[in-house]
Amino acid sequence: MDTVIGIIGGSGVYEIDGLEDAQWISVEGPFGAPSDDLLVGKLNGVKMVFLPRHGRGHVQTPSTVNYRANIDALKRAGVTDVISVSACGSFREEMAPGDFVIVDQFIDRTFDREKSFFGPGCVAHVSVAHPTCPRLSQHCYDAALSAGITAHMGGTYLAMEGPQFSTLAESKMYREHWGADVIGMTNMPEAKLAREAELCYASVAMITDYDSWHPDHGEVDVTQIIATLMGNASKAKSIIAQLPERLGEARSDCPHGCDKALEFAIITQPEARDPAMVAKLDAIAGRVLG
Ligand SMILES: CSC[C@H]1O[C@H](OP(=O)(O)O)[C@H](O)[C@@H]1O
Ligand SMILES: Nc1ncnc2[nH]cnc12
Repeated sequence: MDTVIGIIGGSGVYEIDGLEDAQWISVEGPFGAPSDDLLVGKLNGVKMVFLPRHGRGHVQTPSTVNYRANIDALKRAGVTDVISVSACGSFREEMAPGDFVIVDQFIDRTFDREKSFFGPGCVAHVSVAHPTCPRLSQHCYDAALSAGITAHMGGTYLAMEGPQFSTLAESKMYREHWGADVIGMTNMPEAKLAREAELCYASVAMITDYDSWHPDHGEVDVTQIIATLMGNASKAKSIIAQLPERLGEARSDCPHGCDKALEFAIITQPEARDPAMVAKLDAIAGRVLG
């Protein structure tokens, strides 16, 4: 199987440079419209597919991003490995603005989003105990180090609903009692949906601020975030540029089983499945639904 790298660009990352034969294509699916068209092309012989999470011009809020349509579109485009690039706040002194965190755990506090492709007529329960792919995450970490970026391997990302930033009480609770390392508004349910779609998923979180807990730093504001993002976006692009070579053109099965996540997940008996629901899952679960 060929590697197809999917990049979901977060705040500040609305395009990627240097793709050969680059073109924006529209991908339609049964879950509604994705945030934007997909930018497809090749980099060092490997197919790349880029999607700006909030759309070009940043038009979707964290709650209105159609995460299901985005993941479905990437799957339809043949993507095998998804790298999510996001801005985030930090709860740790040593994880400073400008640093990157290769996230490996999430606390999902979002409540106003569709969280599964499955539903009545076809019920599935995948494991998200380990929601990111260790192989893909390691490639991202190695790429970050070789680009001279200060990167932290592993960290817990608290996904909040937003769009407002946290209160001081929430910020302190997430940091002191819940053990979260960083905070953002978008990686959930994105990571859960990528797992349902049997895609390897890695989260590259770019720290832009100390949220509101830090006594020496004021409240978060978007101007400060954008200023830090301007530096971070070019760092993120230097990680992306290395991925084709690191992942290689020919893809071996994921040693952690991300690409087999649905193997034992569907509980609805074949005779009880709703044909309309099964049809809707053609891209996501066609491998196991036949
Ligand atoms: C621009 S500040 C808040 C905004 O930035 C992050 O977006 P993304 O995760 O797509 O980079 C954060 O989650 C909020 O949506
Ligand atoms: N402090 C913060 N909280 C939530 N999302 C963010 N994105 C960037 N900084 C953030």
